[in-house]
Formats: sequence, structure tokens, C-alpha cells
Amino acid sequence: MASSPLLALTTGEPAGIGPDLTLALAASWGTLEARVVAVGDPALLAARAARLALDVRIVPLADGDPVPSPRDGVLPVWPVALRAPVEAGRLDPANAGYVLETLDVAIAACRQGRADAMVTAPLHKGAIIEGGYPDFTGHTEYLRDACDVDEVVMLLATERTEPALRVALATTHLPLRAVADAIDAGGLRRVLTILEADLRRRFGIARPRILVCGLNPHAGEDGHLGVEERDIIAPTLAAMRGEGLDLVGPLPADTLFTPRHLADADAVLAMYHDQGLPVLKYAGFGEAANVTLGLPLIRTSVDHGTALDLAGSGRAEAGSLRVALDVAVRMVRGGTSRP
Ligand SMILES: NC(=O)c1ccc[n+]([C@@H]2O[C@H](COP(=O)([O-])OP(=O)(O)OC[C@H]3O[C@@H](n4cnc5c(N)ncnc54)[C@H](O)[C@@H]3O)[C@@H](O)[C@H]2O)c1
Ligand SMILES: N[C@H](C(=O)O)[C@H](O)COP(=O)(O)O
Repeated sequence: MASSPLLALTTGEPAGIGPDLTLALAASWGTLEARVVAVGDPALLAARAARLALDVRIVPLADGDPVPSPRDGVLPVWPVALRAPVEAGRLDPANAGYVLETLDVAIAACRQGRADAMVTAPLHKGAIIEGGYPDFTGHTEYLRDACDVDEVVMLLATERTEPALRVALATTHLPLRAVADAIDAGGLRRVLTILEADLRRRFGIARPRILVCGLNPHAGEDGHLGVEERDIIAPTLAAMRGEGLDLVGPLPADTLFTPRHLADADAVLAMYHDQGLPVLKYAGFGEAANVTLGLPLIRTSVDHGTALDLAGSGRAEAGSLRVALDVAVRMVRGGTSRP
């Protein structure tokens, strides 16, 4: 029998809730149809397990050791050494290099065929930047550069809604002031091309219908409240419709996210982070996954951040990490129409 998919789970910011959530899942893997190897510091994980009173045995693996099938109370680990001691809830930028090394280990494993997908627990962007990586803006952009591709697309998805809600972003981690300048026809075309292709390839949707938000209030009000819809978004959508894509818009974002529009949509493309993600998180926080499209590997993540206020408390909820693992398994298996 073929072995189940192998997921490399990076444990994220060591002072945050990533270690806690990883351990909570390892205490009881449930119906997970995959093997999981955590990527992180074994001593950190053992200390956090003790603090949380979780009965989880940390099993560091050496290069080439097989990753066993999941067993409750056992967490296999590909070891990466912390750079500085960790106190739950207190950031130390000295560990920026540690966090990035966990990503590098998982990326290499996926690219070399030693893992089928990577799943990432949250990191703290500010701590990475202050730790000596001033250009860092997030996993999404780091993966784009590490995999040497020009463009990637951030998509968050939840099944808590009916139908499932998937929201992709035309721009990711940018100051709001820079958003309008970042929207151009070439970039929008690249994002839509990746989104449409990966909805087919990774999610098994034969002909995805994508709703596209305008940038400005009321989608620019015919050019009276902004010109990006008239000059960039509408012409790009028209051209790509002519190439066979099922694109609707640009629609006013305030009413796009209503049941009438969403009923037959496979995804929404929002123009910027806080146009799309608050809606997705309002609908599905704790039961959503973040997926990076356009990569030569599969990467999923949680829908939340490092929650420093909860680290080490036992009060962080592992629902989104569990969804991220399940979505990765489905993507490895060649896609599904959901989520
Ligand atoms: N995938 C990722 O790596 C990722 C995702 C989002 C945010 N971040 C980063 O995390 C850091 C903190 O971001 P933030 O404060 O905006 O968001 P956050 O998600 O860390 O916290 C927002 C609120 O949600 C709560 N919360 C978050 N996760 C929870 C969980 N699993 N269970 C229960 N409550 C939870 C927190 O306690 C807090 O009240 C930032 O550096 C941000 O960039 C990383
Ligand atoms: N934009 C994401 C969210 O709000 O959930 C988050 O910042 C994570 O981004 P990366 O996966 O690029 O780190």
C-alpha cells in the first residue's frame, strides 16, 4: 500500500502559538490522512509540551529517517536549532534566522520530493524584519522568492459557509498608500492566470467562475470615484474573458460579498488585503486555511497570526491549523471542488 502523504509542518515564531498548536494536534491526530513531521527545535517543543501539560513525546529524526504514521502523543521532528532562548509571548528578533531556516528546510524537502506539501504555523513579520531581514513581508513573498517565480497568489478559504468561500488577493502585504500604484494590467493578468489555473489544478474546479472586486468605492462610479476600474481592471477582465476565462466584474466590493453574488462563484479576487480578508475571517476565522498559489510546491497555512497573548496558555485554538493540514492533503491528492 502506498504510504500516506508527508506534510512538513513549520512551527513558526517560537514565542507564539505555533508550537502550542502543533503539540495540541500531536496529542490527538484524529482522522488525519497524512504523516506529519514538525520542523523546529525539539527542546523548545518539549518545554512547551511540559508547560501545557500535554503528553507528547518529541522524536527528533536524523537525515533519511522515515517519518512514521501518526500516533497520538508522538511528534516526529526535523530539528532546527533556536538561536536564542525562548519565553512564550515575548518576541526575540535573534530567532529570525531560526524561523526562516525552518521554512528553508520545508521548502527544500518539498522541492526534493522528500515531502508532499508544507504547512506553516504563524510567524511574526516584525520580528523577522527586526532580526535582520528588512525586506521580509510574509511567507507568501518569501516562498515566491525562494522558489524563483515571478508571481504568487494568496488565497484564503473556508468551508464554514455554504457554498465554500475562497478569497484571493491581487496585492498582499503592502501599505494601503501603495496599493493603487501596485495595480496594473500586467500584474492583474498574472494573478488571474495563476488563480484560474490553480483552481483547476489544485482544487479540481473544471471552469472556475471568479468574481473580481473593484478598487474604489462603487467600483469607481464610472470614473468619478477612481479610474482603476475603467482604465485597468475592466479592460483586463474583458481581454481575459475573450480568452475563455469566466470572470465577473469589476463589482463594487461592498455588495459583492452577498449571497446572491457568491452563490455561483468559485472564488473572489479582492484588490487588497483588508478588502477581502476581513470578510473571509468574519465568515470563517478558526476554520479557514491560507494557500499560496503559483508555486512549484503545495503550501497551506493558518488563518491567524502568532497570538502572543495566548502563547503557552493552552487557550489557543488549533482548528485552523487542522484545516490547513486537511486542505494540504486534499491538494496533494490532486484537488477537490472543496474548499
Ligand atoms: N500565517 C502567518 O504566518 C500569519 C497570519 C496572520 C498574521 N501573522 C502575523 O502574526 C502577528 C500578529 O498578528 P495579529 O495580532 O494581527 O493577529 P493574530 O491572529 O495573531 O491575533 C488577532 C487576535 O486573534 C486571536 N487569535 C489568533 N489566533 C488564535 C487562535 N488560534 N485561537 C484563539 N485566538 C486566536 C489573538 O489572541 C488576537 O486576539 C503579526 O506579525 C502578523 O503579521 C502571521
Ligand atoms: N495575510 C495573512 C493573513 O492575514 O492571514 C497573513 O499575514 C499570512 O501571510 P503569509 O502566509 O504570507 O505569511
